[in-house]
Amino acid sequence: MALLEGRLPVAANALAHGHAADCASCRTLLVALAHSDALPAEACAAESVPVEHGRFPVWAATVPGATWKPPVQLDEFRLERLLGRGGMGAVYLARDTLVDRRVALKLCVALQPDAGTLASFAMEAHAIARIKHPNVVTMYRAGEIDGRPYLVYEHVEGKSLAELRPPLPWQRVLDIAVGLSRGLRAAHERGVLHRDLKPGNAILTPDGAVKLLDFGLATFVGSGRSPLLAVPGVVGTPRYMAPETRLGASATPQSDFYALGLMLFELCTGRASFMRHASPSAFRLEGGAGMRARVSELVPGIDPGFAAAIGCCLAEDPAERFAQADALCAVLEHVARSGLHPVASSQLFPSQSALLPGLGLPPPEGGSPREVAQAGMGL
Ligand SMILES: Nc1ncnc2c1ncn2[C@@H]1O[C@H](COP(=O)(O)OP(=O)(O)OP(=O)(O)O)[C@@H](O)[C@H]1O
Repeated sequence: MALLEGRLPVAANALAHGHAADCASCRTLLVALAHSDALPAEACAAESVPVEHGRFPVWAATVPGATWKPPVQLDEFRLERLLGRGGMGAVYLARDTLVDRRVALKLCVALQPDAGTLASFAMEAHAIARIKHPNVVTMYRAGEIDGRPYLVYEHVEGKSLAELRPPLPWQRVLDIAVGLSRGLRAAHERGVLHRDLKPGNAILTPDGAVKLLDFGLATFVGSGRSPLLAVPGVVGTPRYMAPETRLGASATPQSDFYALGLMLFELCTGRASFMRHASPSAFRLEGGAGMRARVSELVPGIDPGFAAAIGCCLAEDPAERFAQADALCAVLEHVARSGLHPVASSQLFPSQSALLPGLGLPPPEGGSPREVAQAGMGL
């Protein structure tokens, strides 16, 4: 637990991870523990450490003390304060002195950046540069200082979803879900898989918009373009990885949907979605239909179409999840539009929302989660 909670001394920490990198059973144990609902999300160190099968590719950058200190003035950017440290580097609030605006500057702070870290920065820049969408953070430019890459982003005011205190009213989560799915659709349409969707990688702005961030583990698919710069192997944050990717399968749009479904489940219910069993190796996920029923049970009055969409994202078999982000968006937008529970006036609490009947969507019984979520919508 000390390891997962980041309480081990640096040397012991590095030793433990060095061992886990080569030991499949310890890795499995760590992943299972990271999924334990006994661990609050913010206390889970493994959450912020991208894991690659067989090794922890960016570990050196996460060891406290082993980092390079950037100058206060970096090209035209003046660093104001550290916003946070992630697996790939550090993110600073900075001012672009040329145009006098705030930016978020993500900088590689490894003492000796390795090829994997450099490739990840390059990949992030290539991925994000392709996507222009209000629900995805905008990158202004990429640069380099002392052989270390940096990326300059719009500074998004607000709170990350990890800072919210779930459970939230389901109407509010639906609003967030629509934004996230639109951002994800924009990424997938450009052939970009996010591969690290989690509450810490989405920011909710004061006006209620949500933006996806941190494409540091992104990769390209289905675009006819070779994934030249992709991080090889299985990567992601254990807690939000789909069952098949944890077992070694490549990431797909469906593994992104799984992570999104998990975020929505947690926001609606305030609970981790994993069932606890006697031994860590016996941890298992509930399937899509089970999750749909569980969401409905835990969130009284939730729109059945919304519960079905979350269940569909969380189906254990990726073939049972949404086929494309377009379909997921269409379902969520339909539910949000259905009129009796406008998302704009979404400050209702679940107990009040039980008064609002669902509209136009089929009952949750019958059919696969995907069929239930998509039925009646011409999808
Ligand atoms: N464009 C941005 N605007 C505002 N805050 C940002 C922006 N980009 C990142 N941040 C914040 O900076 C912090 C660090 O972000 P970063 O993505 O590097 O790390 P992380 O999400 O904490 O870790 P990980 O690498 O595991 O995803 C987070 O608190 C994040 O919310």
